[in-house]
Order: sequence, then C-alpha cells, then structure tokens
Amino acid sequence: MVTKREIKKHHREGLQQSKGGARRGEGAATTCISRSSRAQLVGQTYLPSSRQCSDTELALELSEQVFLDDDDYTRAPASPTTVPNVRPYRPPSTGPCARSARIATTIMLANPAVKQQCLCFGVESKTAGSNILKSPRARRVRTTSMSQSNKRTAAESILHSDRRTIYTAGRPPWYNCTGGQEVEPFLIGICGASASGKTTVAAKIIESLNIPWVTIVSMDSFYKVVGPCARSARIATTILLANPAVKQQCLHCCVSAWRVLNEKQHQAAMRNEYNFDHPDAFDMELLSGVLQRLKEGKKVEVPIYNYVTHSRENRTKTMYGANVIIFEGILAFYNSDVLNLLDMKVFVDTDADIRLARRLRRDIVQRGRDLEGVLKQYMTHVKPAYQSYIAPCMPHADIIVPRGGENHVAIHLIVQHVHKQLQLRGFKVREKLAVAHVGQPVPDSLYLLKDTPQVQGLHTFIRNKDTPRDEFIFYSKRLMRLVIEFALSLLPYSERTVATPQGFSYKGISHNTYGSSTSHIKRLKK
Ligand SMILES: Nc1ncnc2c1ncn2[C@@H]1O[C@H](COP(=O)(O)OP(=O)(O)O)[C@@H](O)[C@H]1O
Ligand SMILES: Nc1ccn([C@@H]2O[C@H](COP(=O)(O)O)[C@@H](O)[C@H]2O)c(=O)n1
Repeated sequence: MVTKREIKKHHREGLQQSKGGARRGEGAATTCISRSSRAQLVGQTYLPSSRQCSDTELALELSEQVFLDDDDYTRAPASPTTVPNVRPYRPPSTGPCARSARIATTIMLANPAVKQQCLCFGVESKTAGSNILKSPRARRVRTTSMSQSNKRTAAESILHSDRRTIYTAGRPPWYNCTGGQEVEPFLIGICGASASGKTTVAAKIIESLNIPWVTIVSMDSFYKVVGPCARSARIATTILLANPAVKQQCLHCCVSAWRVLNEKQHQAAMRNEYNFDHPDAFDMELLSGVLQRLKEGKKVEVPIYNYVTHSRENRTKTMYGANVIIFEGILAFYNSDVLNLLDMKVFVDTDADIRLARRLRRDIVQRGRDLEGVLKQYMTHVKPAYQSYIAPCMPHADIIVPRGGENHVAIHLIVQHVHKQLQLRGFKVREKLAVAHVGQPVPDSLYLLKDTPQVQGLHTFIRNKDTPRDEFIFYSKRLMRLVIEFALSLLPYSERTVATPQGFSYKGISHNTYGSSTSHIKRLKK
C-alpha cells in the first residue's frame, strides 16, 4: 500500500528531478510508461486517505466493472476453492437466466439462422431460474468463514504457489501485436483420483517451468447441468460449435443457463447423493471444443464452477491462449477426443487413505460439507468411480507421479520434457522476448525515461544473469521508483509561490491533484 505521504514525497522529489525536463521520446531507454498506466497511476495515487487501496485492490475493483452485472452473485465465493462466507445460503434468483434470455434474443435478432434454437434456449433458461427459487437449499447455512473477499474478483486467474503468485489466464489479448511468439501450445493432461494432488502438481509444474503464459484448465469447469436447462445447453453447444460468429455470445448464454441442477438433483446433491464422479456428469463436447480452441491459440471463455452451490457462476474466465496449457481432472483421460489433444499425459497416483484424509479436510473447510456427507459421497460415488473409470485410465499415462506434489523428481522430469518440446517447436524462452521490441516504432502514447548513466547502471545490474536475487530486487525497485517519479512529473501542475522559513518567497509549482485523479478514476471505471 502506498500512503498519501509517500506519494507526496515522491511528487516533490519527482518534481525537483524533472525540472530539467525529461521529455517524451528522448534517448533510447526501454524504461517507459504508457498513457494508460499513467492514468492508473493517477488513480492509485490520489485516492483520498479514507479510500486508499493497493494496486491489486484497485485492479480488482476495476475488473469488477467488467464482471459485475448481476448483483445476485456478489454473494457467491470468488472461486471454486474459496472458503465460503458464513452466511445463510440464498439461492440464485431468476436474474441471470433473464440475462441469458436477453443475450439469446440479441443473438436471435442478429442471426436469423439460429433464431429458433436461441429462442428455445432463452425461454428455457427462465423456466430453470424459477425452479431455483423453490429449492429447499435456501435453508442451508454454511459453517465456515472465508479469508478472502467475497466480492467477485479475478481470483480464479491467480494461483498461489510456495514461492510466487502465478497469473493463469494465459496470454494477454494484444500478445501477437507486440512481437510475442506464437507456437502451438503444449497441452499437458493431469488425471488422477479426487484429492490425489492434481492441482498441486499442476501448480508446481507451472512454477518450475518459469516461462510466460502458462495456464490451467480444470475439468470441474465442465460439469454438465442436467434437468430443465439440459436441452438449452445442448442446443447452445450446437450453435457454439457450428456458428463461429455467435460462438462467444452463445457460450455466455450457456454459462448462465447451465448453472443449476433441477430441484430433485439439487436435493440429491445436498444430501451428498448426486454422482459427480460419473463420466456422464461432464460435458465432454464442450470440454474438447474449448481445449481445441485453446490449442489453436484462440480466445475462449472457460466456465467457473462453484462446489458450494453445485453450479456454474454467471461469469467466465477468459483465456487468450498460452504457451503451455495444463488440463487437470478426475476423468481427464476418459474421452478419446480430449485424449487425442493431449501432448503429455500425467497420472497422479496417491494412496487412497491419504486422498480420503485430504478430501475430508478440503471438503469440510473449503466446500461447505460435513463429515458424514463427505464419507457418504465417498463410499457411494467417489470410491466406486475411481475403481470403474479413473484407475482404468492409468495405462494412457506417459508418466505416473506417485505421491503427487511432493514428488520433486517426477515434476523436474516433466518440466525438462516440456522445455525440450517447446524448444523443438521453436519457442525461445528468453532470447526472443529480450529483442522483441527492436525495430518496432514507439507509439505516441509512450513516454520514455531519459537513458541516463544512472538508468543504464541499474539496467546493467538487472540484466546481468549473474546478479543475485536480492540485488536484482533492490535495483529493480530503484528503477521502478525512477519510472514512477517520471510518470508523476508528467501530471498537470500550476505555479505556486510559498514562503520559506527564512522569510523569502519561493516561486514553485504544485500538482493539480485531486480533481484530475478523481476524473481519471471515473473514466477508468466507466
Ligand atoms: N503433498 C501434500 N501434502 C499435504 N496436503 C496436500 C498435498 N498435496 C495436496 N494437498 C492438499 O490436498 C487437497 C487436494 O489437493 P489438490 O492438489 O487440490 O488435489 P486434486 O486437484 O487432485 O483434487 C488440497 O487441500 C491440498 O492443499
Ligand atoms: N458439486 C460438486 C462437484 C464435484 N464434486 C467432487 O469433486 C471431485 C472432483 O474435484 P477434485 O478437485 O477433487 O478433482 C469429484 O470427486 C466430485 O465428487 C463435489 O463434491 N461436488
């Protein structure tokens, strides 16, 4: 968190330094700040003290502008693994389905070819929504508390490993415009029993790979919705696969429409009697379609699943492609279409008693279940499904990882293999990125920090491959400080005369602070 006082200090120092006038485009320094970053910076810097926030908070707050369009869901946990809030569960209202209907109508009007299907779809969504209201789940009280914000955030794109925070949404949309490399993504499938450690292994692989744009897709995002919405879902999938032009809109519709079980199934799920471990519980068609698009480097909207409500959330995780995609799930090797897409197949094999112990703790702490319920579901569905469907997938594996995430040797071998495969595909991890900017025109919106000996000196430390970690951090921070000061020096200011302690008057300048920053924030939020 940057305090107001620190910011003002930065300002003063920045102003003094910039009096000589670091001008736009001067020098060949690569240290720069864009207009948009500048606007964000303004937003962060001048929030009134009562409303100061960190970079992340501000980013999340802004990201909410993208996601928040349905207040019903602000109560939903931020991600499938988020510990739920201690509040009585309130079932979703008909709102989101009404939204599907609206979207469907829009598509219908714009695309006569899919008019009929979309019309059915929109109407059915509403029916499903009304059913939810009658659900006896409304009486359920969650028994755990959560440490994270219960606001909708970009949390599902963030993975915390032991050593760092990993952003898993894949490449940014502008990747190809900025000289980024485009190689066919390497798709790793991780299969294994529930709580065997698939997600943990995936996180460790990502961490050790240490390359940009690696992403995780969880099979749980593709739980099928049965009951009233099933037909809509099927129709929408058909539209999705057959009509590229309306693909994105339809996928949004599907997400809204598919998020509920019918009342009977919902009750079964609440009694831990619904079979979430059977292959039929997953929408394999949608899953293979999404993986196929990701392999082609195309943008996809991946549904987000909520284990507490047994439903999909009415928002998606947008992925723009990646260099490596990790797909994990209990039945990751079950479907032949999906299996054919995988470049490497990993099976995580952990003892059944350890799995049960982990699942008990996780489901009670994170998924709002109780001891009896977890054991009942385990004995009736989870264990039999492992024996009938999951364990038989083991022969498909290229590598079996006993014990899961603690098997460092296996993870190291996987990482080595992926690096080698990426190199064979022409992917240069660092060399290409380091020269990607060379020969590119500098956009008007970019202000370059003057390439002084001080800046060059800092770059020398930062770019030296032998620089120790601590020094790298220290000099990076110093360079960041110069960039921030430079950015602040570009803010509008007016002349101001002040009295010195010696009784002289000093003609200086002062920033036009609050007014401009507030309008920047407002503009960003719009
Ligand atoms: N090596 C380990 N030691 C202790 N707990 C673990 C280990 N690996 C995973 N867990 C815990 O077990 C639970 C399930 O792990 P996870 O990686 O999510 O498995 P899966 O994705 O196969 O369901 C999580 O709560 C996780 O923190
Ligand atoms: N509403 C749901 C959906 C799924 N499950 C269980 O989750 C398991 C798969 O997730 P893992 O992270 O453990 O791989 C699967 O065994 C389902 O039984 C659930 O309990 N409730």
